[in-house]
Order: sequence, then C-alpha cells, then structure tokens
Amino acid sequence: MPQDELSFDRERAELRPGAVHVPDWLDADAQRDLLAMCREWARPPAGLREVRTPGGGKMSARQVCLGWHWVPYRYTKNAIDGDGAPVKPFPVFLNVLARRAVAEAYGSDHELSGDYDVAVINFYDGSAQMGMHRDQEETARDPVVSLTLGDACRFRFGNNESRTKPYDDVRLESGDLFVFGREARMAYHGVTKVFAGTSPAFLGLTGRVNVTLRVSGLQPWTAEG
Ligand SMILES: O=C(O)CCC(=O)C(=O)O
Ligand SMILES: [Fe+2]
Repeated sequence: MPQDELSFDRERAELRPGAVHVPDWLDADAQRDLLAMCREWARPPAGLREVRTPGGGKMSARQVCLGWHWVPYRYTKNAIDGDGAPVKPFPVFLNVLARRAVAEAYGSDHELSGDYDVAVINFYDGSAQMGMHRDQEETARDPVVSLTLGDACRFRFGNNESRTKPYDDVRLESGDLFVFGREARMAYHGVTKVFAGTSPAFLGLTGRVNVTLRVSGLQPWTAEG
C-alpha cells in the first residue's frame, strides 16, 4: 500500500521550502463551523457550479468562490459561468484565519502584500480529482492556504517547472492545513485520489471539501459600487 494511504506518521512536514503540511490544524468544532458556512456559500445566487474548461472538458470537483469568482483562467466579479450573479463577499474572518495559518506555517514574521480576499471552495465526490495545475491567476504571490474537510485525499505537490516528477504525495485529512508560498508558490499541484468514506463521523459529510484562501492582488470592489 502506498504510504499516503496510511494514516499514521501524522507529523507536521515541510515538503520543501515554502510548502508546509500541518495535520489536524482545525479542531472538530472549527471543522463543523467551516463546513456549515461552506454549505451556505454553496447556495444560490452565485452558488456551487460545475466548471467548464476551454478545451470542452468539465472539472470533476464542483466549485463556489468568495471575493472574486474564478473561471478558467481568470477572476471575474460575477459568476459568469453560473447564474451571472455577483460573487459572494469574502468574509473578514477568513482573512484572520488565513493569516493565522501563514503564521502557523512560517512563523509570525512572514510579511504579506495585502489581505486575503479570495476563497475557492471545491466539493469532491468519491471519484472527483483535480489535475496538476498552478494557482497563477492572482497577481500577488502571497501563500495559498488550503484547508481540508471530510474525506481524505492524496494531494500531489510537485515542482515549479512541470506537471511531472519530481513530486510528493501527501495524504490530507479532515482538519489539515497545507500552505504553499515563497519558493513553492508556483508549484504544480493536484488531487489524484479521494479516499471515499474516510470523512470523520462528526462532520456528517459525504465527500471532501477543500477551501483555498488566496491574496488576489486585484483592486477591491463591492457588488454595490
Ligand atoms: O483540493 C485541493 O486540495 C486543491 C485545490 C486546488 O488546488 C485549487 O483549488 O486550486
Ligand atoms: Fe490549486
């Protein structure tokens, strides 16, 4: 059995400079609260949708965004590939949470260029995956903060040059934090497998939810003005 399919050895790990895995960062209450909010955010308007790629494909994870709406491969103000409604606002507490996550990963002296202002939230069923890609639509280069809820997955974290080897496979479980910034900010990464049925019973979730928090570097805007 590949090592990432086993759940022991759950130590904090810096895979390479700037890429830090912190197991069990969110406790059960924090996971429940965040999941309850994800369920609200998933509702219309500008709720959960399927994402079509320019090549005519469809991402197997469904997605909802906050702050800025992501479509392959840019940010927009409205859910232009969904119901067209303005994207939901990015709540201030997610900026606080993301900053705590970065301090946890790097120490409190890490400087950010601005506030966290985008959440990309992906819902994976047991057969969903995400291909190797870079998070590169942000103009800022602050660390991406990734939180896992529900089923565990095999997260593939690669190199800055290509989608292929070398890469590390990490098992992300419910409550885990993964931060990638600094030299690892533009690394290719993806989800190669969801371990269906591994979600902790206290969450009442079938599948996996991943919340990524990002600094867009784009000008702030409001739906009203
Ligand atoms: O689901 C994950 O762990 C990764 C998600 C991701 O890479 C993204 O949303 O860009
Ligand atoms: Fe990504």
